[in-house]
Amino acid sequence: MSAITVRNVWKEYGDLVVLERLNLEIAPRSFVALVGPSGCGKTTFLRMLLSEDIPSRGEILIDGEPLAREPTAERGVVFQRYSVFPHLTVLGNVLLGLEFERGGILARLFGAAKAKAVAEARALLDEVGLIEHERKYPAQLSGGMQQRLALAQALIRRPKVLLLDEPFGALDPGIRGEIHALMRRLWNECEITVVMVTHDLPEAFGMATRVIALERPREDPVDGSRYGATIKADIEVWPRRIAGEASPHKMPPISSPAPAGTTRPSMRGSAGTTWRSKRYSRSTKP
Ligand SMILES: Nc1ncnc2c1ncn2[C@@H]1O[C@H](COP(=O)(O)OP(=O)(O)OP(=O)(O)O)[C@@H](O)[C@H]1O
Repeated sequence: MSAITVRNVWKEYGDLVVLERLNLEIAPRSFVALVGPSGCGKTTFLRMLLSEDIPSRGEILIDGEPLAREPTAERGVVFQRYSVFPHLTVLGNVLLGLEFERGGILARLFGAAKAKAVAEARALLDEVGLIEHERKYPAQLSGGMQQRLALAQALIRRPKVLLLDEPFGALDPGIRGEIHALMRRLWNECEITVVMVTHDLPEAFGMATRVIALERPREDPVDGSRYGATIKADIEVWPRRIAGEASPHKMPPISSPAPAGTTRPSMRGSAGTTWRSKRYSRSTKP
């Protein structure tokens, strides 16, 4: 759970101004959806939040502290595709996150540490409905299952901030409905602040606490790269959604339900789950 402060951030690549004058306060446990036309800098903004890129001007703080220069465990990320490693099994993909966290990039876990990590990873796989597929490789999973795996891989390191770059954009509508429900549940149960880029307005308004639209406020007819995008609209979704509290209204599914006759694995963990830490335990069952 974390507050994000963005102060007068600009991003330029050579002569191209992508973003300008971004000022933003994101409260802990918010779920912010970032929308805007293609090329307006949504992914660039996310990459700066991840420290994969740095602002040309201005600063970004998490809990009042400047961002670390490198991506760190406190910030998890899921992309539209290719977030998981194809040569590792489902369990291996989730375990990798823990190995990175506990032993550094070349580390392997052994003995009791390994057994503990496996138990933790399996509990999380149970949470996201993939425990029966733990030995499979990503290529053997559907798109929705791969994105559930990507979420598990991001969450195993217990990030404070979860960054999502069109994570559900490539999924069929029925599958999207399911993963939206999972994502809502994870946001409610884990103490995370979420920033999600999406092109899909119903998804933005159906999931987020706040929708922020980026757009270029001015266009130079001669030089299209002269002005960057900035915050054009900042909308608090109403009725208010508060993480960890029962929603005042039952949200309808954002996408259409699964076609009749199809079955999907349950999203709820079936076994007694040990994955949630104390920090993650303030949960409200939906
Ligand atoms: N490393 C880079 N070097 C130069 N230009 C870049 C770089 N990264 C992004 N850009 C440019 O920055 C602009 C914004 O790109 P970005 O991917 O952030 O947009 P976006 O809003 O996420 O687009 P989309 O919705 O299509 O994914 C684009 O014009 C892109 O070409």
